[in-house]
Amino acid sequence: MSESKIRVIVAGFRGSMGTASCQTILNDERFELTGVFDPHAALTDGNDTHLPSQVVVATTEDELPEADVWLDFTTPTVVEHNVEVALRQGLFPLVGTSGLTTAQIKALQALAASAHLGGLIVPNFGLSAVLLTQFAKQAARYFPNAEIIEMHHADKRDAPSGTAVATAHAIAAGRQQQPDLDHTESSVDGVRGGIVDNVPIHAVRLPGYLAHEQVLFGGTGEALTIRQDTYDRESFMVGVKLALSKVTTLTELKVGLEQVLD
Ligand SMILES: NC(=O)C1=CN([C@@H]2O[C@H](COP(=O)(O)OP(=O)(O)OC[C@H]3O[C@@H](n4cnc5c(N)ncnc54)[C@H](OP(=O)(O)O)[C@@H]3O)[C@@H](O)[C@H]2O)C=CC1
Ligand SMILES: O=C(O)C1=N[C@H](C(=O)O)C[C@H](O)C1
Repeated sequence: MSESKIRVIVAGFRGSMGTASCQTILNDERFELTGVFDPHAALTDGNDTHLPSQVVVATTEDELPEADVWLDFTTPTVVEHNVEVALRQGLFPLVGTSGLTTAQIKALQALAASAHLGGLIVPNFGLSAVLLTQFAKQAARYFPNAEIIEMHHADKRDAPSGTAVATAHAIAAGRQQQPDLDHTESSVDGVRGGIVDNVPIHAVRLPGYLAHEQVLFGGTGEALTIRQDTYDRESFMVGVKLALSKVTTLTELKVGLEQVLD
């Protein structure tokens, strides 16, 4: 690994998060953007990336430059393969992309262990979402009946959000007893949401929204609502910088920004 700057490759560099991440890395002297990766970039006229000329634009594995960290902001369908590529190249994966299943994460953790590499999968780089998930786990101990409403911009390609799935896992981990059975007879498909770990998740996609999550807990004669709102992608960049600075110190592939928070 480089003694000085942490060298980074950004996968998905032309997307919303990839673009913001490249700028963040270029503006921080602790990091060096050695390359960017997108197999579809070759199909675009002129490779108009607005990146400095020394940054390698790779469209195949063979073109990847040397680096320490693979930062992935791509899509749920390609992320598993990308992380395998990163590990084969000896890079520490830092994964922001949503959609990895529990089975996929376990398989990648085994691959990382055999490659003697650590890494981090981060469902949400925003502090408000990390705290919401922790608070939800605490609340579930006393309020096992919970539902999640996640609200995102209309361009989001996947549902439910990775954050909502992580929150459902946290609620399940915090519960001391199972929630009441749902006896509703639905007359419209999907009206009670999608169920993850016995937590209904309702996904809203609307223009004007960015990323928001609300967890509703119901008890005997009382209710608790926890909500977080992301208004600007800059909030994610705080967590991206923190994770980039720490990921090469990890000895296992872990999940959650809290793994590197003080
Ligand atoms: N952890 C967090 O805090 C956050 C996570 N996210 C997650 O990050 C992911 C990306 O979000 P966002 O930037 O908004 O999405 P975008 O759709 O804007 O960007 C995704 C990019 O990935 C590219 N891509 C597709 N296939 C590959 C591949 N095989 N290798 C490299 N690049 C590829 C796409 O290119 P093309 O169009 O050519 O296919 C596109 O440019 C999503 O899963 C989202 O949920 C988003 C925000 C915060
Ligand atoms: O696509 C997004 O925008 C976001 N995706 C992540 C998710 O799926 O949870 C994180 C955040 O919600 C923004």
